[in-house]
Amino acid sequence: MILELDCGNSFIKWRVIRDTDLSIVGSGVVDSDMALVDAVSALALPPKQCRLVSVRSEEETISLSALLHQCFGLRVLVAQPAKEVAGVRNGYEDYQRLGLDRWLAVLGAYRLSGGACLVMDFGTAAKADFVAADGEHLGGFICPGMPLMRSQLRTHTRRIRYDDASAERALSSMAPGRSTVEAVERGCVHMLQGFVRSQLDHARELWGEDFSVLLTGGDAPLVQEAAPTARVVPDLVFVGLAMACPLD
Ligand SMILES: Nc1ncnc2c1ncn2[C@@H]1O[C@H](COP(=O)(O)OP(=O)(O)O)[C@@H](O)[C@H]1O
Ligand SMILES: CC(C)(COP(=O)(O)O)[C@@H](O)C(=O)NCCC(=O)O
Ligand SMILES: [K+]
Repeated sequence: MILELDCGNSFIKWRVIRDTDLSIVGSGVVDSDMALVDAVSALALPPKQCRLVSVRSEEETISLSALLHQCFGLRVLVAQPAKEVAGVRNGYEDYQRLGLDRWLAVLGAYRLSGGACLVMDFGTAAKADFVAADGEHLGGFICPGMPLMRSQLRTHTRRIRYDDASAERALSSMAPGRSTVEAVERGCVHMLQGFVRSQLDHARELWGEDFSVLLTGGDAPLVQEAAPTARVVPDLVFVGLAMACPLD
């Protein structure tokens, strides 16, 4: 059993796969290290190996690795920046500065598409990355994702206040909002969908119609209608994680 972790800025995504056939035996999303320990403790079979990617601070990543060692005896393999993996060349001027979740999503996207691709990840931040047919990563774009947009509005205005339950209800339609919660939630989704459409325009300028589009991240379903031909791959970062951190 292999425990795989994707530590984003808001949540830790985890899954356990069987090392023999790579089938998924458990998965989930947690908001703290302790909640992760609880979830893994509840598994019928304990994991024997672990690999993780993190965009959190070095200290947080070290402390999570230590906790996993202490609780489960795991030695944790942590994904590191690289200039080139599996035919994909990191496009950043300083390759170590490219967010590792973006890098792994790029690796996974190129593996799955086998050609030019646009990969977009909707988490705390929204990210778009471009990979040419020959594996050259051309770079990408970062902007606030849904959690950041809504919290900025809530924090910096006096009259925008609403709870999570009404936020969820507000997204049952995309019509102009008739309440604050509808106006904000739908407005932010329109921003993300606009982001998606402009990335698609950019990809068409580069490659015509000859490219694949992959969507991932917790909020990918919110933008799917703006990219009708896109493939939604919730575990795209884990595809790249297995490529960057092979285990024997
Ligand atoms: N099952 C889920 N668990 C947690 N967050 C989810 C889930 N489905 C959708 N989301 C949304 O996904 C976003 C977080 O996406 P995620 O990719 O986990 O971000 P990050 O990698 O930055 O932590 C939040 O806006 C959250 O509301
Ligand atoms: C852009 C990010 C903050 C996204 O984090 P996430 O939304 O996955 O939590 C992360 O990829 C990161 O810290 N990147 C480093 C900066 C860069 O990629 O240029
Ligand atoms: K992420």
